[in-house]
Amino acid sequence: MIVDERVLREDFVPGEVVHRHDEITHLSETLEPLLYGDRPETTFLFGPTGVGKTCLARYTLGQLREQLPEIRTVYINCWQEYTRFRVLYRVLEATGADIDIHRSTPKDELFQRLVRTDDQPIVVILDEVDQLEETEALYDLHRLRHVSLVLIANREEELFAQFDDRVRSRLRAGTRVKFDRYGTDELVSILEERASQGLEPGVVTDAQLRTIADDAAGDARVGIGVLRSAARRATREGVESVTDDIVAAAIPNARTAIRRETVEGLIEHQRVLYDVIADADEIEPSDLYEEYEQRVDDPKTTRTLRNYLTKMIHYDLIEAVGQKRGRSYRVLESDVRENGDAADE
Ligand SMILES: Nc1ncnc2c1ncn2[C@@H]1O[C@H](COP(=O)(O)OP(=O)(O)OP(=O)(O)O)[C@@H](O)[C@H]1O
Repeated sequence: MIVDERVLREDFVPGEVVHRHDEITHLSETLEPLLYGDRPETTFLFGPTGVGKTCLARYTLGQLREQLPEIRTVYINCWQEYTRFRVLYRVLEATGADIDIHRSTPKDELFQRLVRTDDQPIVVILDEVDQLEETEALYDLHRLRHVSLVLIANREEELFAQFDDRVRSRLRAGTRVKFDRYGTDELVSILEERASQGLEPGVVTDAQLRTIADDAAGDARVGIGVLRSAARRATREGVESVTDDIVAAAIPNARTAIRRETVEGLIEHQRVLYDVIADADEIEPSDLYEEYEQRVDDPKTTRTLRNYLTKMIHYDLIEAVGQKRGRSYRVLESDVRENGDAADE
């Protein structure tokens, strides 16, 4: 059934990125000055989850490296690496200048070392940049003439709201590439491509791929997750091809598996917030903050908490119901924290 598991994984960078021709051209043109030894503008990739921002950034930089092998590229996911120290460290690591750096090394020392790595340009992709808590890191990187930035986030307003004036004024001028959700036909062709590379021929029908694409509502991560889940289920059941019943069962299971993975990837304080909401069924912001503060030693600011909540909404973990003063939060699926079959999907 499955001939290449890798192709069905989320972090797989396809050899061809379909339906994003304009966005690829836009990003490649923005990075083009690197070919002539100049510094490109900062590029922002904005759009909802699962629309190919990460995939396209990695793919386009891969293409650039083919033309300019000496260029150094770094991919940093700010959901995991959210401090100034970690971001600077990861860039240093890519240049090989990270020897003898310890947790206690002052951040200014990291910055000074980066200043000395200017023999070759470096392109830094900061994914989920709206999760970066110490945005001075952006100011630092922007000051380095040999560093170019590709910043990925869901929405411009939410991202800029977190910047202080200094960072905001430095980054305001960058180029924006906006991504919309995929249409069903586009998603079908992305899935067809994955199925033809990852599965034996004929194990899934076009009609089934269309059902999956329809359900995924423009989110390629969900679509690919459902395809993977259906193929694994069919393998477990020992059948030769995916049946409609298997697809129907794979749809909710794959969504649960994606949510579970996202919940597992939450950083400590986000996880506490999530748990408070899940424990309460539905909770108003003031009660939520109060309960959160009781559960942690060193609470984050309300502004940071709001940022976490927005991110969890984007990732379909929680929803906000009601407006402004009457607003409250609840989780979208209550049993995500329990272990179940979905973990193997
Ligand atoms: N145009 C495309 N062609 C082929 N594969 C694609 C395309 N767009 C997205 N994908 C695949 O869909 C999955 C989700 O895409 P990706 O992670 O790039 O989305 P994203 O917009 O960065 O989402 P997030 O904001 O959640 O990180 C990946 O496995 C990616 O390879």
